[in-house]
Amino acid sequence: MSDLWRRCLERLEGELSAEDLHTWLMPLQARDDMHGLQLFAPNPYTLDTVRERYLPRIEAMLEQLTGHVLTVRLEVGSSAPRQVAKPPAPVARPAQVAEPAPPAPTFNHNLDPHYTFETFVEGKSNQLGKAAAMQVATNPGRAYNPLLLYGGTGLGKTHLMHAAGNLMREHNPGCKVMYLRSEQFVGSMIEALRAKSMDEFKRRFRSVDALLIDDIQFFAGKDTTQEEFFHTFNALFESKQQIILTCDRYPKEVDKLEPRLKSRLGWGLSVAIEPPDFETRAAILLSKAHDKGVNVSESVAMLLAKRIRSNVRDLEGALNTLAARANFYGKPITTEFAEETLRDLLATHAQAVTVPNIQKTVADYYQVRLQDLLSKRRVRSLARPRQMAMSLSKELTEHSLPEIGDAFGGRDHTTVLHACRTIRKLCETDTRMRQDWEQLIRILTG
Ligand SMILES: Nc1ncnc2c1ncn2[C@@H]1O[C@H](COP(=O)(O)OP(=O)(O)OP(=O)(O)O)[C@@H](O)[C@H]1O
Repeated sequence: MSDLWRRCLERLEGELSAEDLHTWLMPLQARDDMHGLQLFAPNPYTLDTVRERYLPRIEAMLEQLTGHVLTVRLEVGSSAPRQVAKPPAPVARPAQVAEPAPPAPTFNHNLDPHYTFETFVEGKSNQLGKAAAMQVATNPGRAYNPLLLYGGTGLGKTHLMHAAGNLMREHNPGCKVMYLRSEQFVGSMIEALRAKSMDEFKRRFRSVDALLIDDIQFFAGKDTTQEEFFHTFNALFESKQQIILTCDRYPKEVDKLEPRLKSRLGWGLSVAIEPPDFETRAAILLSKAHDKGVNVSESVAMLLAKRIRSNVRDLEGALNTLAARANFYGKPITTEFAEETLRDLLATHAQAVTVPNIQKTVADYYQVRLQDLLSKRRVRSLARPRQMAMSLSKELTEHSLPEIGDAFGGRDHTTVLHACRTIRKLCETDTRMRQDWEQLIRILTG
């Protein structure tokens, strides 16, 4: 076992439960080299879980142990050195042939090869983001600079960012693409300040062809980092090097982000990534299941897509749990098996959104009084919000049309049906209405 990994595990022992440690971290094999630490998971489920739940903690611990920001690469496999074919017997070389140049030091892109455009499922919620990322990848530094992808957690921003980086490298293998999370940028800068090596830090970040920084909301309130990033941004922008950023909300809404930085971020293209609709969620699930070699029927995918609306990461987590349990018990993944295995998880998602919660959220959103929303008054300023609330209740809860009608002051089920149809139609033709719908779904599903 790598000595560094052993020390990291010893430290983590004090923080994690024995069960978590033995289930997820002990089965990993490790190899460290000059580029960082490589961890090998025995299967894709372990890999996904480690990446989602433990990776940031592992990275922080490694930084504590070594005093450097280390790249942790995760893959399925084993740390045993690969069998290398025996080299052929040396052939006598004519004296005048020059020795081959020593290999250039490898550049650490930090890109996840699994996140590509091929593995990204397109739907209405993300098609603009995907198209923009593809444009940037095929025409770096010129199409949109910077490209900023923003939206809630687990909706595919990081995936698209890596996909753009991977495609840039596919078109131009020599292209230096550097991906890092904003915490890593901050960590590197603190380390450079400590080691008085800021010149090297500046050179490192300004010498890339494309700089990809994830979750820049993390820069908020960190003035020195913002200052440094501002200059890096300017240098890259001026020499037409591509910048791709992600943020968990529209950057202008991030408090404690300097106005001059906010203004720079708006120079290129900012695209919102919205929560996927039902059909896209089901398609993503089927695609993920296929990639992981898990046999999932359409009815199971539809069950999960219907009940888990929060984000794709939660959907994927549910799929991983199902796959692991089915594997363990040697059972096929039927809808009954899925209902039984994920009972608690599905209940949590069902509880999260209730009709009263929707009514209150919609009333607050449109700034009308809750009692007016539930009243019989038909003025337009109340009718639309009421229809919106009814339609959201149908979309986000398991209640029937009559039950929803009852919850809205004893209305008939045909009124609810009419509301759902009206809102659906309006969302197709009226941008404002569609934005309201998406924003409310975001608020309600966290
Ligand atoms: N449209 C999609 N097609 C395929 N996979 C997707 C899609 N959207 C999201 N995913 C998957 O969902 C998981 C979470 O996505 P990702 O990490 O890109 O989210 P994010 O928006 O960057 O979230 P955060 O802001 O929390 O970092 C990833 O495994 C990603 O592959």
